[in-house]
Amino acid sequence: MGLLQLLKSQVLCHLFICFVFLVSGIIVNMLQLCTLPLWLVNKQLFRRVNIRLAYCISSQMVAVLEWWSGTECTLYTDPKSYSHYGKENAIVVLNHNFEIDFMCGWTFCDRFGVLGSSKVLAKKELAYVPVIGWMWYFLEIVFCKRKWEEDRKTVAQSLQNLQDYPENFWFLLYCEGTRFTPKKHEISMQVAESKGLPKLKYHLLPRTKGFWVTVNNLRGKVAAVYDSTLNFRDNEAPTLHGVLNGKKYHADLYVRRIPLESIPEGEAECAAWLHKLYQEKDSFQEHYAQTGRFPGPITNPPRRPWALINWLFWCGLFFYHLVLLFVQLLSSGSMLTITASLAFCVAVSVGVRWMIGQTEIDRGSTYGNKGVPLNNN
Ligand SMILES: CC/C=C\C/C=C\C/C=C\C/C=C\C/C=C\C/C=C\CCC(=O)SCCNC(=O)CCNC(=O)[C@H](O)C(C)(C)COP(=O)(O)OP(=O)(O)OC[C@H]1O[C@@H](n2cnc3c(N)ncnc32)[C@H](O)[C@@H]1OP(=O)(O)O
Ligand SMILES: CCCCCCCCCCCCCCCCCC(=O)OC[C@@H](O)COP(=O)(O)O
Repeated sequence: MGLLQLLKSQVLCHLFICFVFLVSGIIVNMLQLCTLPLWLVNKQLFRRVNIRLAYCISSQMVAVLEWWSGTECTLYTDPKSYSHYGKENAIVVLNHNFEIDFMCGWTFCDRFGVLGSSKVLAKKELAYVPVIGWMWYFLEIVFCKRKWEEDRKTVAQSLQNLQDYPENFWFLLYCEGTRFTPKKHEISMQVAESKGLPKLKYHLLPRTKGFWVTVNNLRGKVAAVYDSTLNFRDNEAPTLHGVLNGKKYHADLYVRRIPLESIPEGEAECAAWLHKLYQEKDSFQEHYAQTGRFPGPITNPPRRPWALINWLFWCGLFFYHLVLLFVQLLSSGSMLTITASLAFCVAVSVGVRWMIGQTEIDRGSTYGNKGVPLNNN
C-alpha cells in the first residue's frame, strides 16, 4: 500500500472530510435561507444564486468521488447525442441498483455544467436530511410521498413551477421507485406477471405514473429523455464508505437520447412505452453481463477542475481554523472547553454516520417489499 493510499484509509481523514462537508453545508444552507427575500423581488435571480450555492455542496461529493477515490466514469453514447448534453433540458431515466449511483449522476452533471441546477423526483424523507435535503428546498426539487393519491397534485404543481426555470437542468427519475433488492425484485416480478408483462432480470418493474406526469408537465420545457443505464466493472457494489476509503471504482454509463415528441401523451400509452424502455434497458444489462461493456462508442467527457477547487477551498479554510482551535484548546487547559469540543466532534460523527446510512441499501425503506395490494411505509 502506497503512502497516499494509507492516508486515504485513515479514519481521521474521513472524519475531516465529513466535518468539512457537514459544517460548510450548514453554512451554505444558512446563506440559502438568507436569499429567501430575493424570491419576492426577483425570482430568477434567487434561482441563479441558489444554483451556485448548491454547487458548493454537491460538488464536494463529486470531488471526493473523482479526485479522492479516483473513480473513473465512462460514457457510452453516440457523438450526435453527445453534442446536445448540457445544452438543453432533459429528463434522465436511470436504474437504481447502487448506493452511489446518485454520485455518478452528479459527476456527469458536473462534466456537462448542469450540476447546480439538476433536479430529481425524490422521496419526501430525504427533505429532512441536513445539508442535501435542506439544499433541495431552495433548488425546487420535486418531492413525493410515493402515495399517488397525495402525489398527483403536488408533483404536477412542482413540475409546472419549473416551466420558467432560467438555466438548463436535468431532471432525474428513478422509475423503479426504490433500490433493487432480491426481495423487491421477486415481488415486482409477481406484479409484472399479474399484469401480463415480460419479466425483467436486472430491474424492478417501473412505476409509470411519475414518468407520465413528469413528461406531460415538462413538455415544451424539456427537449429529450436521456435513457441511462449504469453499471460498475468487476461486479462491484460500490459504497460511500468505499469512496471515503479512497477505493477506486469504474462506472460505465450507457445513454440514449430520445426526443420528447416521440413519447406518447396518453397515460396508458406512456406506461406501455416505459415498460418497453425497461425491457430494452434489461437487454443492455444482459449485454454488459456477457461482454463487460455496453453497446455503442465511448465518448468520454473530461472531469473539470471546479469541484476540486471548491473542495480544496473548504478543506483549507477548515484545516486552518481547526489547527488554531486545537492549539487554543490545549493552551486554555479548561476541562469544560475540552469536553465540550469532544462532545461536538462526537455529535458531528453521529450526524454524519446517520447521513451516510441514508445511502445504504440495507437500511433502505420497505417500499416495494410487500405484495399486491401495495402498502407504502
Ligand atoms: C449524459 C449523462 C446522462 C445522465 C446522467 C445521470 C444522472 C444525472 C441526472 C440528474 C442528477 C440530479 C440529482 C440526483 C441527486 C440525488 C438523487 C438521490 C435520491 C433520490 C431518489 C429517490 O428518492 S427515488 C424514490 C422517489 N422517486 C420515485 O418513486 C419515482 C418513481 N415513482 C413513481 O413514479 C410513482 O408512480 C409515484 C411516486 C409517483 C407514485 O407512487 P405510488 O406507489 O403511490 O403509486 P404507483 O401508481 O406508482 O404504484 C401503484 C402501481 O404500481 C403497481 N405495483 C404494485 N406493487 C408494485 C411493485 N412492487 N413494483 C412495481 N409496481 C407495483 C400497482 O399495480 C399499481 O399499478 P397501476 O397499473 O395501477 O399503475
Ligand atoms: C464530501 C463527501 C462527504 C461524504 C460524507 C457525508 C455524508 C453525506 C451523506 C449524503 C446523504 C445524501 C442522501 C441523498 C441521496 C440518497 C440516495 C438514495 O439513493 O436514496 C434512496 C431512494 O432513492 C430510494 O430509497 P429506498 O426506497 O431504496 O430506501
